[in-house]
Amino acid sequence: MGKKKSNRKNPSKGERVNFRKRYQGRVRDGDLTREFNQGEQDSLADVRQSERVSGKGDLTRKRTVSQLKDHENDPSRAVDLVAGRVLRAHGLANTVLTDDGQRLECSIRQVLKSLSIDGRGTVVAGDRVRVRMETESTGMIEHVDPRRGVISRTSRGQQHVIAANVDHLLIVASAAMPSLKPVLIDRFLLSAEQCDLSPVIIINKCDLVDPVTLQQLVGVYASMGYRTLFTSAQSGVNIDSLRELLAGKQTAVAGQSGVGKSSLLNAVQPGLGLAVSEVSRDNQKGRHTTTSAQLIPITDPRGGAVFDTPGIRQFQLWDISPEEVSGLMPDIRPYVGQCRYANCLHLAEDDCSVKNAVADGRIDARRYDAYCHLLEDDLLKQ
Ligand SMILES: Nc1nc2c(ncn2[C@@H]2O[C@H](COP(=O)(O)OP(=O)(O)OP(=O)(O)O)[C@@H](O)[C@H]2O)c(=O)[nH]1
Ligand SMILES: [Zn+2]
Repeated sequence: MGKKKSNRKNPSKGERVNFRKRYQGRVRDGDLTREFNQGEQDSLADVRQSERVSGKGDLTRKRTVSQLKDHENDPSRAVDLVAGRVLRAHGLANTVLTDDGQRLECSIRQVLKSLSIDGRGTVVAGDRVRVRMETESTGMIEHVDPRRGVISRTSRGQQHVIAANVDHLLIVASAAMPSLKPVLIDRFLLSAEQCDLSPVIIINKCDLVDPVTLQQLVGVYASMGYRTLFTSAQSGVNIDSLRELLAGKQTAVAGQSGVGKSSLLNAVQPGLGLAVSEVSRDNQKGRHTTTSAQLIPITDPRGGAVFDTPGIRQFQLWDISPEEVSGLMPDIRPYVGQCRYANCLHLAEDDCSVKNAVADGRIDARRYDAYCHLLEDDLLKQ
């Protein structure tokens, strides 16, 4: 559409360099990963994260690997460690649910703590760990398994992991009351893409509208490969499908207040959503600063658990640069390499293949509009 005259500033040289560094960092990171064996890699995850920011790579890595080796060779290491997952990580008091269903209050072995340069994120909710039992209800976390599907946020240049081993992100919207806001869905989708999480879009309160009115919107998301599910916590529509989605998975739930996240979780399992909203109320003050999540197990023979933290519910676009956005939108991404200017932001530039694709309908006009608003109203204004 390009209806607006862009008021964007060209990104400064410093911004462009930072952006490039970020991507080079990822490639470099991948190469380094291959130098370590699997056991070392996982514990190094936090270190690598901090390196990216601090640039203190080599020295730290040597020290860390030698610490790890000492740790592996330590004769006092128990052979029979118990496997489990972290429900809540909170400094010295970490709750671990063992695979055979026992809840343990655990401390963290010192060598693991020192792996984390700034003392944070050694263990987070969702981590798979191995624990040395100390009493019937307490233990010591000896080992953290490699993580996949991580939700993290950056503050003051430091990246903090909030939740680990997130299998997918449920983006909950409501068809009405509050009214459907596709722009919010788009933003949550960007967050999911940024964290490399697979999203599922849930449109709840479908009892309040005729679902036919939503077909066009859902079609656009489906064409990008996103799964969408209409639900009603009130009338029970698709609650079985939701139960299937949660079974055996670690799920993060995001969505605007009032769309029915707690009601849906309660419909799947009475009490589940209630626990979620109590946590949310406790943390009202820290809505944007809370970095610790908790994982609430669901009672299903196949296992499964739901993450809760206000930070995930209101999953923000953390630390995203204007240049990054189009690459995170699967419908816009295919066109970005064909613009006349390499640093094209697809707003007011000439010969922009994204705008051409919008003009002839290959990109949905509403999605492009959401892109323009995000850049012009938020990211380029700061
Ligand atoms: N008609 C209808 N109402 C629903 C449905 N699901 C939830 N509601 C109502 O919507 C309101 C908000 O539901 P909640 O489950 O508290 O919403 P939430 O997303 O958890 O909200 P926060 O805790 O503020 O994040 C409640 O009054 C529910 O009864 C639904 O499927 N249909
Ligand atoms: Zn362009």
